[in-house]
Amino acid sequence: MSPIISVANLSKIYGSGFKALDNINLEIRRGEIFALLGPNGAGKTTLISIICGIANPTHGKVLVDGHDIIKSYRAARSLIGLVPQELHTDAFESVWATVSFSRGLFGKPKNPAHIEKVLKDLSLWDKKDAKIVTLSGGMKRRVMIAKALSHEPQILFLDEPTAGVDVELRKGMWEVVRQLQASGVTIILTTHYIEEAEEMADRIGVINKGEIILVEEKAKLMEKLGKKQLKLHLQGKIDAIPSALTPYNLELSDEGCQLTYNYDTKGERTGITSLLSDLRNAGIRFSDLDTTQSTLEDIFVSLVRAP
Ligand SMILES: Nc1ncnc2c1ncn2[C@@H]1O[C@H](COP(=O)(O)OP(=O)(O)OP(=O)(O)O)[C@@H](O)[C@H]1O
Repeated sequence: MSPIISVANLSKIYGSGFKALDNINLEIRRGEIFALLGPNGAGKTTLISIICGIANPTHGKVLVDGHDIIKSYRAARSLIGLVPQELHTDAFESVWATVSFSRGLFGKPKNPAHIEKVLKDLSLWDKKDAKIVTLSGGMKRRVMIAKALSHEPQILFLDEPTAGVDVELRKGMWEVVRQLQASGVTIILTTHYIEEAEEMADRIGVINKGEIILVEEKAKLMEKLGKKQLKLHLQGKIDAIPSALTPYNLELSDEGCQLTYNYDTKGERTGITSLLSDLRNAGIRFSDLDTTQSTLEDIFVSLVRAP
């Protein structure tokens, strides 16, 4: 199936001369939830703004369902709903009026049945006549999503959808996003919460200093997460790993006094018990041992810290 968004050789140099995006290549699959992770200033908002036609690219090409975002701006933009980071909407309008108005901005004919469905899906129906100012923060966020969905887009961008939102509300938002995906909407979200990416995303992309440094299926990343390391500090130095221990793929430190064993926590057997007994049989004694587990956070931090 062709990608719903295709970004090719995209760069952005701001007027100040600052290069915010450097030759980005990225394809978003139809129907997926894609989480874009990156530290502050990495270029996430710049990338989203270009795809949504709010900022112009310096080089490169973006197609939204085959429509060039420059040459066929209106066609491309009409396929996209954007929920920006900041909540800004007319405080004294009713929920119904503000969501209906958003649809009008895309030149779409009135469709009260669609607006009703969106408000019901987002559990806002009983608030349709309430003024925005009277709503809680979580409801306001849902109104922003309703606005973004008012013109029936196929793609929804959520920029930090749960920033500053409490755990319960965050879970509620995740549920909303899942339902949207089930209804066929492709979702791209940015987040600082690694847990959110782990929970929601089908694929994860990491952007740093304007470059995409990793795009991976979440399941594959979780496999990496499942890896643990056992470090054995040996009583004495050894020159080489005895052949009886070859099946464990151990790593011997340069000084010869530490062995590292990588194992899979998701596997039925970790192999630690047999390793320890085989070590004893080989006459290798250790004075201490510890285990470490790499988390997505570790992977993320090490990726973005790399020179
Ligand atoms: N209009 C602009 N002119 C010059 N530089 C800009 C402009 N907008 C953004 N930048 C710079 O481009 C870089 C990327 O900014 P961007 O807002 O895309 O990052 P981000 O990944 O969304 O960050 P955050 O997580 O903080 O929202 C930053 O260094 C920022 O200072």
